[in-house]
Amino acid sequence: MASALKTIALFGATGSIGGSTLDVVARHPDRFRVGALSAHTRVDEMLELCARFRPDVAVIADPARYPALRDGLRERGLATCALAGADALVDVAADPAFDTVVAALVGAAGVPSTIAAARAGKRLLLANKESIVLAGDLLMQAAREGGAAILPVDSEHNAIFQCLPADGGRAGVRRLLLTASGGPFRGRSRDSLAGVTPEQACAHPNWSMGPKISVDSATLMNKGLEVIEAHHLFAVAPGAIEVVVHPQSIVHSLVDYVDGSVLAQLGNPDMRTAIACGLSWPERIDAGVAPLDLPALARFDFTAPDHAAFPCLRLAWRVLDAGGAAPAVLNAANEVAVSAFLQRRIAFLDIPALIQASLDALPGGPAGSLDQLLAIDAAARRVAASLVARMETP
Ligand SMILES: NC(=O)C1=CN([C@@H]2O[C@H](COP(=O)(O)OP(=O)(O)OC[C@H]3O[C@@H](n4cnc5c(N)ncnc54)[C@H](OP(=O)(O)O)[C@@H]3O)[C@@H](O)[C@H]2O)C=CC1
Ligand SMILES: CC(=O)[C@@H](O)[C@H](O)COP(=O)(O)O
Ligand SMILES: [Mn+2]
Repeated sequence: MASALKTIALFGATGSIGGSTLDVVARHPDRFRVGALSAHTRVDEMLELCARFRPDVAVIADPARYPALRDGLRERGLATCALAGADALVDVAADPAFDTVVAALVGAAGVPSTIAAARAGKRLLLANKESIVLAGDLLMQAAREGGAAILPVDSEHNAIFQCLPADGGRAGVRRLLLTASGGPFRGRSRDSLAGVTPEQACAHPNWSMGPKISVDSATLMNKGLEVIEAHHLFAVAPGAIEVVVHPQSIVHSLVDYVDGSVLAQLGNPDMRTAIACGLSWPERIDAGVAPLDLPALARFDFTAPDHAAFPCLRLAWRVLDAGGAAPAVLNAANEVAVSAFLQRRIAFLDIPALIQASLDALPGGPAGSLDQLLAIDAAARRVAASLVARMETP
């Protein structure tokens, strides 16, 4: 017998994780109902999703696009209520009408709604890794106090979640091993990366993802963000988290135990597995993902990361050692740098240089409240923007 119907608020519905979530949800109408959807700019796609899933609420984060959403819903004869702006995301995240929140929007814009969902005690499927990098301690505290269950959607963290002791403790855990594909530039020297284009950086070998995380994978900053994410999610010391390059992206991550046992979660590189796990845990549901064909895969490779070519990865431990708001500075500088690279204003190798220069200029400071963190986020964006202006070629 299926569990009680879950009503889902999905933030970032027009994105890559949003699409995969709706694919899983649509397979199980007896288990899930779409209660709310959000997008930032893509009103036409949002209207199509509203026509298909009939949510109670649709939020467009960019307030300038509210009239187009409201009028489009009306023209289609849909009863969905249109809302706009960042505050509406927070209201929906906290609304008891929605028991499950999928945080699948990109960037620090996800912080307030993610924390609101945690405070409100929701089942919180966390894809938006920037929010836990920026405000990890506050987010975990909000989840504890609010009674929320955070289900990691990031594939590595979902794998570790599945491999850790079932009682929620850490008895016998020696290390977490995060796998990294190495991205589209795996094996390349640092110098050979000087002229790579956004198109090349976004051409991930195994995963189909949005542009920001694709560039993060290419610089290995994605893995650095994931080290910080793992530290907060699983309460494991930074020194007990390691990264290993695994180009096939089949072993999604591993947990090393003191007796020498290493538990891994494997699967095809398809985010519907992690999303289905997060939606239904501790039950298992069909995600539409093909069974793993091990003989066809033939081999798995593992190598150490190349820190000289990809210096972003080491910055994760640097900011965790620094503590306080240093991870927020790292995240903000990275968001500004990736956006400038995608706009062809700076070169690929400027991304790590810009992040390091931002960290040198703004070491961090206290991270006691969300207001403090958001102020540091804003200050770091100003520093990074001025560095972009200095670096960009006319
Ligand atoms: N894609 C993947 O496989 C994985 C993604 N993640 C993480 O999940 C998150 C989403 O990634 P992905 O789906 O690839 O990203 P996409 O770029 O594909 O989608 C981003 C979504 O966020 C919305 N959005 C963008 N900016 C804002 C904003 N300022 N306020 C509100 N909403 C906004 C977009 O709206 P619109 O399109 O309307 O502009 C879109 O719906 C990221 O944090 C990423 O790191 C983690 C693991 C794997
Ligand atoms: C699917 C997912 O979780 C991504 O974060 C993925 O891990 C990116 O691949 P990289 O290992 O190349 O960063
Ligand atoms: Mn990942």
